[in-house]
Amino acid sequence: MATVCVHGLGYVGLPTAALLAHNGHDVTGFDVDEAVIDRLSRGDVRTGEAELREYIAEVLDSGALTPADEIPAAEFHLVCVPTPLDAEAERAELAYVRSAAEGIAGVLREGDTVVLESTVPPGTTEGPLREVLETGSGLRAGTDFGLAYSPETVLPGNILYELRANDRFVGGVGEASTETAARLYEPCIDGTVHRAPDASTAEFVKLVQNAYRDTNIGFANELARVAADYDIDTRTAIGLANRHARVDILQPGPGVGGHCLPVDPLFLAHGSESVDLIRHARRVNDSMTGYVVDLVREYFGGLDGKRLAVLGVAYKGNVDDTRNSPGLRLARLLRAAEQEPPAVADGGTHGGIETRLHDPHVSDDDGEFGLVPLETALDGADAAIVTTDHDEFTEIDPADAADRMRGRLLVDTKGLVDDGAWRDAGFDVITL
Ligand SMILES: NC(=O)C1=CN([C@@H]2O[C@H](COP(=O)(O)OP(=O)(O)OC[C@H]3O[C@@H](n4cnc5c(N)ncnc54)[C@H](O)[C@@H]3O)[C@@H](O)[C@H]2O)C=CC1
Ligand SMILES: CC(=O)N[C@@H]1[C@@H](OP(=O)(O)OP(=O)(O)OC[C@H]2O[C@@H](n3ccc(=O)[nH]c3=O)[C@H](O)[C@@H]2O)O[C@H](C(=O)O)[C@@H](O)[C@@H]1O
Repeated sequence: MATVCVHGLGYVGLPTAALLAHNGHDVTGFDVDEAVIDRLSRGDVRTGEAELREYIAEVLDSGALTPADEIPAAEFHLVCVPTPLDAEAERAELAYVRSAAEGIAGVLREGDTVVLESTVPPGTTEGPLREVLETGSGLRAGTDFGLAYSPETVLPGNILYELRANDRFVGGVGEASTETAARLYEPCIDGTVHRAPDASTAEFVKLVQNAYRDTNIGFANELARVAADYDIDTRTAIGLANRHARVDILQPGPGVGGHCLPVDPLFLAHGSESVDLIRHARRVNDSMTGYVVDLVREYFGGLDGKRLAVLGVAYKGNVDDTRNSPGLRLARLLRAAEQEPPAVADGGTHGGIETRLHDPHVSDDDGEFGLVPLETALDGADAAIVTTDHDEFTEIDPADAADRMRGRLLVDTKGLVDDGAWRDAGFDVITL
């Protein structure tokens, strides 16, 4: 049993703290956000994943995981703080990592180990993290204290399962750092803990995994546009192509959301000017919302006066996370189109576009997104656009939708619904 302090209790840190606490460690969860500590101290756990909520609540109840607003001394410090993209500079924002390191340096002792789990550009552990820790503590990484990188690879929506089942990899400053960190995780997970040659390789591999997925989706999105030009159903074509043993293409959609795939691939460009295909795939993925708007505009011969139901503002199916949501981006684009000047030259009228947003997984208590119930979204709509693959959307009754809507267009950007049933109810269906 070891003493562990987890820094940052968000999507990654809190489940990780719970995992270690369930495995007999004495875990403190530290977060700079007092509201997070207050909530957890009251046993109030907020995640859309019910099993995970219970898993975390158990160790909070038993006292194996203690939320704290001060950093304690601990044998292990795990850093799970945000690493957002500075979009303008296309660089990782490492201020949170630096500030966590400053806090740790104040309590770091000989023999302790620091593990960075946040997604970062290659060289961060060996560079800025090491420097802040060494300067603040007067100790040396790899000799006086252990320092390693071990990324988290859980898939939101299935966090509890993946936390325990996934393989991990660890790369440290020196072999002893790698081994000490690997041995912390090894008994806690069913997956294998792989040793990377060093921290920078481990950081690189994490980015490669997400860049691979994003680029593969970019390929699928480009195929969707090409297939449409040939009047071919993309998903049928991809399904057939994937029957080949060495082909594995992902699915097209309205763009790539979340705070990982749209962000992490660009971290590869932090210290390299050779990033090209990866950057291009990003652009292809980002262009998909505009492409969907164009499809709707073409269908109606213009958007003036149209009432559009956008179904799904979570970034992907069955989660409540709206970060970089394609559905919200689409709604923003449609609202921007609303500001277009009226088409006076061709005698057209400009009645404005009305967008109504619905999402059964996202709570909107403060009205941030202006979400409405499904029925309100569909009532009088000219088109419904499915932007998220929530299970609930497969259960919409096309006959009921037809009764409510004044138009008959369904755009299914996720290939989710039974298009035959919608066609039978009189709809034109456009699927990406
Ligand atoms: N969300 C996900 O599914 C995955 C995220 N990651 C990576 O893990 C890292 C953390 O991401 P999330 O958990 O999603 O972020 P999050 O935003 O959900 O949580 C981060 C927490 O860190 C806290 N924090 C900020 N500065 C701090 C400091 N100096 N000391 C202590 N706490 C501090 C914040 O208040 C917040 O509660 C990021 O690098 C992300 O890219 C990696 C794999 C999966
Ligand atoms: C390589 C990999 O699978 N990375 C995972 C990813 O989690 P994330 O939820 O962002 O990935 P995702 O399920 O692919 O979703 C991202 C976006 O991509 C879209 N998407 C996904 C699959 C697909 O065939 N087509 C598609 O358009 C989704 O709708 C969503 O908008 O990024 C996470 C992270 O790094 O934070 C990582 O831990 C997860 O394991």
